[in-house]
Amino acid sequence: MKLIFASDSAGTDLKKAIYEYLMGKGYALTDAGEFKDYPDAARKAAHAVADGEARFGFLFCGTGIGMSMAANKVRGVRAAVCTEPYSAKMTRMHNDANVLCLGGRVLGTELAKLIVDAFLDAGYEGGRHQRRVDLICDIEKQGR
Ligand SMILES: O=C(CO)[C@H](O)[C@H](O)[C@H](O)COP(=O)(O)O
Repeated sequence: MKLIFASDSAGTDLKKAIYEYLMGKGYALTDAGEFKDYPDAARKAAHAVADGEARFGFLFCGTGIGMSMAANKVRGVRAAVCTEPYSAKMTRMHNDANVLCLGGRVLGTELAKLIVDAFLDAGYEGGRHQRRVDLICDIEKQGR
């Protein structure tokens, strides 16, 4: 499974730790690098996900929030900031999230590993959730 990573300076240390962790698990990883401004990092990884070059994106800044705001502007991207594993699991199962945003100034490495594992190990449930994801897509198409 192909994964793309990107960060700003506040997220790079955590990005490197998670990159090494997932590399050890055999994922195919691309690090798009450290960007001066988080929207540029988010745009790069979000485009890779939206274009099908990567299955999931992992974005790292200080809080994860700015990354998620920017990534969610890209059509086809559903980015979630998670600070604990339950939400990471649920955003895959219910929201079909395809980008995970993590805060290097918020999370310790060990907690971040648990969050990333929960995200990657969970699958989208579809069913009643698809109608709601479709409603998100409608907002995207209509631009409001
Ligand atoms: O989450 C972020 C954007 O919402 C960030 O925390 C950025 O990494 C942060 O704004 C960078 O701040 P800095 O003082 O320029 O390092």
